[in-house]
Amino acid sequence: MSMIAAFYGGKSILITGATGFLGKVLMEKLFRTSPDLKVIYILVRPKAGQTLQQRVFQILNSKLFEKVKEVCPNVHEKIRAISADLNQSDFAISKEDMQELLSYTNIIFHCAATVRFDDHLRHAVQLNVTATQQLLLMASQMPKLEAFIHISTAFSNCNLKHIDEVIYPCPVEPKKIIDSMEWLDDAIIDEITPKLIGDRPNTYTYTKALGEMVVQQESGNINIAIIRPSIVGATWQEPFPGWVDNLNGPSGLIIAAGKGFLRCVRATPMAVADLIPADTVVNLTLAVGWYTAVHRPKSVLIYHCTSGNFNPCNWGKMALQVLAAFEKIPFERAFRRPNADFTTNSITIQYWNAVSHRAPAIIYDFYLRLTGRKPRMTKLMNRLLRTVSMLEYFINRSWEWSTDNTEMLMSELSPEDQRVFNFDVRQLNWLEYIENYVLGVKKYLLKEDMAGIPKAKQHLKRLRNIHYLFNTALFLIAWRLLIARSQVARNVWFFIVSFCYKLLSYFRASSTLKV
Ligand SMILES: CCCCCCCCCCCCCCCCCC(=O)SCCNC(=O)CCNC(=O)[C@H](O)C(C)(C)COP(=O)(O)OP(=O)(O)OC[C@H]1O[C@@H](n2cnc3c(N)ncnc32)[C@H](O)[C@@H]1OP(=O)(O)O
Ligand SMILES: NC(=O)C1=CN([C@@H]2O[C@H](COP(=O)(O)OP(=O)(O)OC[C@H]3O[C@@H](n4cnc5c(N)ncnc54)[C@H](OP(=O)(O)O)[C@@H]3O)[C@@H](O)[C@H]2O)C=CC1
Repeated sequence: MSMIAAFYGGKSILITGATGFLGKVLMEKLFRTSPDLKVIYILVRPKAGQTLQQRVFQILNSKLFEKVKEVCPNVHEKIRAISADLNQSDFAISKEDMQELLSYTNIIFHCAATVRFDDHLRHAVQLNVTATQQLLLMASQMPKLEAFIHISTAFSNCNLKHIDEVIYPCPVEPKKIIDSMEWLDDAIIDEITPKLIGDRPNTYTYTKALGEMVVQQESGNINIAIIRPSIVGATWQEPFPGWVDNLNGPSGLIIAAGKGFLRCVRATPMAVADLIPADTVVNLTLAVGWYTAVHRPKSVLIYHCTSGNFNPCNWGKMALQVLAAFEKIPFERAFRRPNADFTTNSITIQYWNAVSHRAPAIIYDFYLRLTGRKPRMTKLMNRLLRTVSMLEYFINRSWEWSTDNTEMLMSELSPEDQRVFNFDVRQLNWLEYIENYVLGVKKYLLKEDMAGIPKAKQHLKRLRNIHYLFNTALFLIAWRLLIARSQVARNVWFFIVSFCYKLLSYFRASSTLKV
């Protein structure tokens, strides 16, 4: 019997960010392994014309929750969606709902965040810092609370090379930042943002670091732990391999490369690609929830959820594996044949951006205009290149994360828990994982039918022939221009032609002699 699964039985659990990528996988696993849990409260905001109920209905009826419905048929009754906006004071939760949350919550998993790298500092602070502070305040009023698990990121201190499982203070206190965001206007915030974030690359990593400081400062008597995942990717094993539902991290780039839009990236092939599957993060999170509630560590423990130190794979190798997967599982209607050149040279990348990205987009838009359609490729390409430039920081560096707490926790688990809540990435086979990832992107993100694979392969063959034809034509035109202008080129051309002619005459003569 799994001790962790039994622990969550009968519990009232509060999850923020349950509609997000990680939140959904977390909820699914909880229902599947502890179907006798009492209730999961989720803080949800109405969005995109959907009511709360419609959002929950959509999640529960997705492929991700198919197995849950078998083990927990009354899952609909066990989810309690509470209307909340983490940007508002008291999260805009009604009095009755707040009372219920305060009275019954046993465990909190705080996953909600803005994960946009370039979010305005005011918004990023509101969600990643102030909301965390407010949630802690709520938690301090919950008499039945046993553990508060905060999801941060392994990159909150990405300005350091070696990162320990400790909280590193930022120069300006989070309270001061929160206060100043209330009265500073946008223009001044824009001006001070680069100074505040310092040598971090974006507002996301900076505000996640501030969020950790808030957790430490406001922990009071609450049992708190922080999880720091690296780059969260598709699921490895559970509930099935390759599940993914948003473009963040590598998923968007896999699409861009598979569709032939992105063919070259400024990346360091030897840098460690610290990907971590979503289900691994969730397993560790649930194990940490159990450990924190049962063992009540005296201080806030931080757990790194990373792969680099256990089972490293570098970006060069990963790109090759992604390309190999495209051979087997091509995406439909590719713009060009997939390719993945990694370079660190600025001139090379500018050249490839011009030749391999912008020029084909301009040519295609010209074709669209000629055929009376609206041009769109150049705009799309510009947005893609902007996105890639934001991710570059993370694909050109390697970090070392110490993992003492994560390893300690692994050794504390019973063999059954190690199996059910497996977060040992040493067992991960990257080749298999990447192939399932690409398959998952095709199925769940692009919603492409597997029956279309032969047609997609044929399309890629056609693109390859066009590519060869185009290159040959280009070469011939360039050569023709060269021999028209240079005596040396003309001499070389004369030499080649006469050599070929002599060779041909020789073979013709020797074949006539044989007869
Ligand atoms: C060549 C071989 C490839 C092999 C694989 C290599 C993989 C390398 C991957 C490196 C990933 C490194 C990530 C590091 C993450 C740190 C971990 C965390 O804690 S943080 C957690 C992780 N957080 C993140 O990853 C957040 C990253 N994303 C952002 O911050 C923002 O999306 C933005 C600032 C980049 C663009 O904002 P903005 O222009 O205002 O507009 P929108 O937001 O509306 O999107 C614009 C368009 O871009 C689309 N798209 C979106 N994302 C991606 C993507 N990743 N990619 C591609 N495309 C993407 C989007 O669909 C849209 O398309 P369309 O509608 O025009 O057709
Ligand atoms: N994905 C990754 O690569 C990594 C993620 N992390 C961390 O993991 C956690 C989860 O990330 P992930 O699932 O990928 O992110 P998502 O963007 O998929 O999910 C974010 C969640 O936060 C919710 N949220 C955002 N703003 C509000 C708001 N104002 N009120 C209520 N809810 C809100 C979203 O709700 P809605 O659906 O309404 O938008 C969504 O449920 C985050 O803390 C992130 O920092 C850490 C490392 C890597």
